[in-house]
Amino acid sequence: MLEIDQLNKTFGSLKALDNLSFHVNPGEIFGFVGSNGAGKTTAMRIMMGVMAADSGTVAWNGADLDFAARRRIGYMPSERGLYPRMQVGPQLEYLARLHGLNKAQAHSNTEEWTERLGIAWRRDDNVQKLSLGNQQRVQLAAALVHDPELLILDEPFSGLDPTAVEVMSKVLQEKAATGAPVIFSSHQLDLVERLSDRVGIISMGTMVAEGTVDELRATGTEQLAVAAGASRDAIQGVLAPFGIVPADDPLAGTSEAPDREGTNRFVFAPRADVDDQDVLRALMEIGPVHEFAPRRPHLSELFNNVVVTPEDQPEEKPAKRGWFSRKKGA
Ligand SMILES: Nc1ncnc2c1ncn2[C@@H]1O[C@H](COP(=O)(O)OP(=O)(O)OP(=O)(O)O)[C@@H](O)[C@H]1O
Repeated sequence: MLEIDQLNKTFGSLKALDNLSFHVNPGEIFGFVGSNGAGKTTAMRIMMGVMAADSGTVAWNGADLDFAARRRIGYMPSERGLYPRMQVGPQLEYLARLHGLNKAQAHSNTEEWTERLGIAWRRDDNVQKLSLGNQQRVQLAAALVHDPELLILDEPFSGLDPTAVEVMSKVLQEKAATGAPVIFSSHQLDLVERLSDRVGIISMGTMVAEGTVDELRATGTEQLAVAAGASRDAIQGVLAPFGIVPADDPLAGTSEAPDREGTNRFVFAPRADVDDQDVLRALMEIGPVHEFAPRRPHLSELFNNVVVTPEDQPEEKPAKRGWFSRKKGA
């Protein structure tokens, strides 16, 4: 297991990591998400030992990640790290040998991964002659060529075409199936949702949500209601005695939740001390209710609810989500 415990890192007055803790189990794909500047790259660099933490530990199978252990990691840095003027094939063989493989293994692994990643035909070309997407494939090959037992990939999907995304996804799944912990960062939340066994959402250097996609979606489950005929003021008036504050449905107007003329579509957080059926009955007293059901949010909705960016932190923080920010009829 990879264990990150209480990592702190400060750059001048900026606290990039603030007691960051999480773990990645063997054979697990861990999706690491957060806004720009949240601290993902800093955390991954510290895990890989290319940057030192101010405090905190990174352990793998119970032991500190030392130099020898780091040779068994496949790392894809965000800034990428290939030699532009070196040929793809020789470069991969060289990197494999740096990680301790013998010549024959380095050669056959290079052949295997360049075939797998669709870049075998570019083996004799200098890296700089390749398109950015193909350089990205070489970068992934560089992270895999020494048969690593742990993968740390910083935005491995950025800039890839859909075919390469599929190949990359498959490679990550296969690697995890061998028992390797796999951690990758990405801003493509649909991909993270599809691929990850567990997800960690980092905000301002701290892990603010962590769990399987199902667990995270369950904790964020909201009640969705579509009421017809009643005005928004009337709905608000009916819900207030329950201590419920309605919010705009974030999916309203999309193909998942098309707006219907004369209806009010809203969501609210269920309360443990309130019976949903009482709420439904109260709403039905002021007009017909077309829909009333729990809805599990997508990862992107959860993400928007939990992340905080420096711009979001004025002296007075705005309410999490208000209702009727959009103007609608009735
Ligand atoms: N070497 C450095 N010197 C000063 N500040 C840094 C340095 N590296 C990172 N930072 C700052 O630390 C914070 C975290 O940056 P980091 O690159 O880890 O974020 P990230 O989550 O990877 O963002 P992105 O999604 O944009 O790649 C940012 O505010 C960044 O400006």
